[in-house]
Amino acid sequence: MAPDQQAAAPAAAPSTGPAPALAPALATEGLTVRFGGHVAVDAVTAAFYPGTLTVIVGPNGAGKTTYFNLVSGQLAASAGRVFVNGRDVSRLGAARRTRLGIGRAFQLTNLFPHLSVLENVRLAVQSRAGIGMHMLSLCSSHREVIARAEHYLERVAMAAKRDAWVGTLSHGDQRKLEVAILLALEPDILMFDEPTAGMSVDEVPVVLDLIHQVKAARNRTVLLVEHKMDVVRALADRIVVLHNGALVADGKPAEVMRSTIVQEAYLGATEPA
Ligand SMILES: Nc1ncnc2c1ncn2[C@@H]1O[C@H](COP(=O)(O)OP(=O)(O)OP(=O)(O)O)[C@@H](O)[C@H]1O
Repeated sequence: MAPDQQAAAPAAAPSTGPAPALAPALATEGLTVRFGGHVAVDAVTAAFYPGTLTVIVGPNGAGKTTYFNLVSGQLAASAGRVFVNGRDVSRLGAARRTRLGIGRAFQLTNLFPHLSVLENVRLAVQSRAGIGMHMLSLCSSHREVIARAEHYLERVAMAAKRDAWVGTLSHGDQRKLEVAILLALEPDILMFDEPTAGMSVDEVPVVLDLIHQVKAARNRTVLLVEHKMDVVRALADRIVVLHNGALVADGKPAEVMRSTIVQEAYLGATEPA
């Protein structure tokens, strides 16, 4: 694994959008990735602050998921830097970034299909508590760990399915479980990539309500990639627009929604008339 890079964040943190007095929990500076000749994320400089939920929007192929991959460390950048709480994590892998506070719901790839719903969340609770698989610790804290896992399942309205095998769950339930696991890891920075995609109409409010609650805990920094404009309007404190990999608008929802570039590049293309 690449050695830690201890360089401090630039004196003036990359700053876009509203500028709260707080230090950014997450910042990217000139973040870029090229696939052959195609620049999928193009020199994105942005800072994200505790207590703010930022929705990243943009047309299909704009680079939203790729930007998330660069931030969480799933993908190596061609250029640019990523900072978590002022620390340069650009050369750290995804696991190290997770330990430093970046939490991401991973399109179901983090689930263990042959374990029960409860077991999946229990592993996340144990991981957060640093309990690992040591048998003595496991026994002594078993009840507490289970209680916490049950708490997170209740938050996503899945307590009744605690004993179901994950592989047998509906897509919507798997995505809710993913959110429960993310919450159980208690990250400072939460990244959701279209969390309600593929969910049935009655499942969507559970997840949106949960994101509302996370946002209400003012110390969390939340990034959300979302296509549905009603969701964007309901949740966003700030909107960042990516287009052809570049950041083209950033600000308060009302301002960004009104901007010509958003009307032309995004809303006009995706909103029903
Ligand atoms: N591993 C890869 N190799 C080559 N090209 C890639 C790779 N990953 C992404 N791309 C390209 O980068 C661009 C951005 O893709 P990305 O999935 O980030 O867009 P997006 O904004 O998340 O789109 P959507 O809203 O459809 O999910 C696209 O042109 C995509 O084809």
